[in-house]
Amino acid sequence: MKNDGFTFRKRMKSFRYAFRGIYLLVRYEHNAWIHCAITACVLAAGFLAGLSRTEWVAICLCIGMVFAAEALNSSIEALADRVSPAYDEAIRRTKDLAAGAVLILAIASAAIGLLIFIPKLY
Ligand SMILES: Nc1ncnc2c1ncn2[C@@H]1O[C@H](COP(=O)(O)OP(=O)(O)OP(=O)(O)O)[C@@H](O)[C@H]1O
Repeated sequence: MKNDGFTFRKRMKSFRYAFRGIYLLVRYEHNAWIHCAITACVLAAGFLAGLSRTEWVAICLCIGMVFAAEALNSSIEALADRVSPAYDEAIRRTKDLAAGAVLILAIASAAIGLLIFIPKLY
């Protein structure tokens, strides 16, 4: 896109587009529904367990990173479907790598969640 100067109005518009991206993610992406359900459970458990400020920072980072990765994965999938609806080995690799990125963050987040919550059970 051409760079034709900074205006507050244009910045507001790009915020609107970004919020639309979040809406699309939460409205249409089934994996994001699972993330939402897990997020709700983690937030409820966090309030019940009385997490410390640092623990909340870790939880917020995990939630944010997983949602952001899912949004990027969904955008890559959408672009890939547009570029090549037919079977294509490069598309397969691209989609699998993007999905792998989400999984890596989900596993790391689950590990962090366990490290935070398991000691609270005792
Ligand atoms: N055009 C294609 N060419 C080759 N392989 C593909 C293609 N489209 C999808 N795949 C393979 O199928 C898998 C699932 O792709 P799909 O687009 O259905 O994502 P998905 O599993 O539905 O993801 P999500 O659940 O996030 O929507 C990909 O990870 C890839 O391995």
